[in-house]
Amino acid sequence: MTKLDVLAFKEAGKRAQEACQTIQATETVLINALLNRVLAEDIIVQKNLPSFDNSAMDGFAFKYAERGQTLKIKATIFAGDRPEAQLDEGECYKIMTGAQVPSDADTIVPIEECPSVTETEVTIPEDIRQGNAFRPKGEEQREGNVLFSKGEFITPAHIALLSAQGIMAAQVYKQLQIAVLSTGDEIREPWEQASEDEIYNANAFAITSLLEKYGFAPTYAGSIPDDLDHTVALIGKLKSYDVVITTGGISMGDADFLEEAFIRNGLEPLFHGVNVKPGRPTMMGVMSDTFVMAMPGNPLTAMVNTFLLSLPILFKMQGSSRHTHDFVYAKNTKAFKMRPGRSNIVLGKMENGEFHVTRNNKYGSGMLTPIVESNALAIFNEEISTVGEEKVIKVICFDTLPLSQASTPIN
Ligand SMILES: Nc1nc2c(c(=O)[nH]1)N[C@H]1C(S)=C(S)[C@@H](COP(=O)(O)OP(=O)(O)OC[C@H]3O[C@@H](n4cnc5c(N)ncnc54)[C@H](O)[C@@H]3O)O[C@H]1N2
Ligand code: MOO
Repeated sequence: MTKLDVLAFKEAGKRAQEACQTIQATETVLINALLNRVLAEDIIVQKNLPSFDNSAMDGFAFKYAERGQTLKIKATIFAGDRPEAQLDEGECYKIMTGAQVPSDADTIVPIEECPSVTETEVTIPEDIRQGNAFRPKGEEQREGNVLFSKGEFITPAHIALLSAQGIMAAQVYKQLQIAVLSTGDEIREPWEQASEDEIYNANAFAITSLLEKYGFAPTYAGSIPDDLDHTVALIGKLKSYDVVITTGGISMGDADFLEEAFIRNGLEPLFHGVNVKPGRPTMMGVMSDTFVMAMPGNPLTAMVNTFLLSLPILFKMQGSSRHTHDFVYAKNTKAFKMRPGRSNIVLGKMENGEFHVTRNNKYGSGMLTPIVESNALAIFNEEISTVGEEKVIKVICFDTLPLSQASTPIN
């Protein structure tokens, strides 16, 4: 067994991003299932937003030139009415929020700002801005404009705008076919009975649920026993998948023959070994049309690196034009240390805009509890060994989408 030929963390991400292929297949999906999908077409504005001049307030619509006067209330306009222009000099409309403003009024005063109001008359204040509370047709979106571009990830806000346009369905990229596998004779499924000598499979469910959170639809394809021939045969059956993600069996142990099994199936490795803690044994490569991500078996490592390294690649493959992790700047609350000479991923909790390092950065890669105690991480370059109190650092929050175009989240 030879020593891993490690690649710098930044270079590993870059190499994988360059080698992966974006899915080409598309499908039309109804609006109720569009959340977290990626648009495969531009969406053009069909209907001006708003589509008619309307009032932002309950109040009175009048000609700006007549401000400061007492005006007769000519008509009352409700949302849904289709009013004609009918004002003579000295007249105004009583108007409700969202109701159409006729073409002979240009300013609206909210009812509570009028010095006097009766059933028939209203006094308009002198100090009002022209166009106050007036929402002109098309102020938000104009017919023919590009509303959303191909490659946009659909969030609830996108769904709101599509609905506001009367758009029922959109063309999106088909979901990547992702197979998730675990390895190891010691692994038992959570529905099985594990003895003291066995461990329950955490990685498969950690990874599938993590991916599902971001809109992917992975398939758990089972656990591979520590047997080369068996593994070669099983991997051979997964070539119809766009992505295969495995955990474990990738380091230097006698039972770590996953690389060999992939290579016998035609894998061209992009790298095996990343100069990062945790995540050193990570391997990625291309096997015909399948992108392979072989993550280390230690549960904390597998989960953190699937989030940090794999997610941006998957977003790119899924057609998302924004696929890099975004970061926030945060003040570190307590000094901590790390071993230099490799990139270090440090877990922490973001609270009130400050970074609180998890367990003084002292925890094992075989644990899971530190992830539950954290909601963010920070990555540090090889030369950094200490991070002082009060130091402002770049932090990636777990719950944000990798939707930046080109950020560099590494400190
Ligand atoms: N001589 C060396 N030994 C190790 C190195 C190294 O560079 N040289 N790297 C260490 C690092 S770092 C890691 S991380 C681990 C990763 O090794 P593998 O990817 O080969 O993983 P395994 O040995 O199969 O498992 C490691 C650990 O994780 C547990 N595990 C595996 N799968 C699951 C699962 N699905 N659910 C829960 N837990 C799982 C497994 O039982 C082991 O305890 O290697 C170091 N060694
Ligand atoms: O990737 Mo290992 O878990 O670095 O420690």
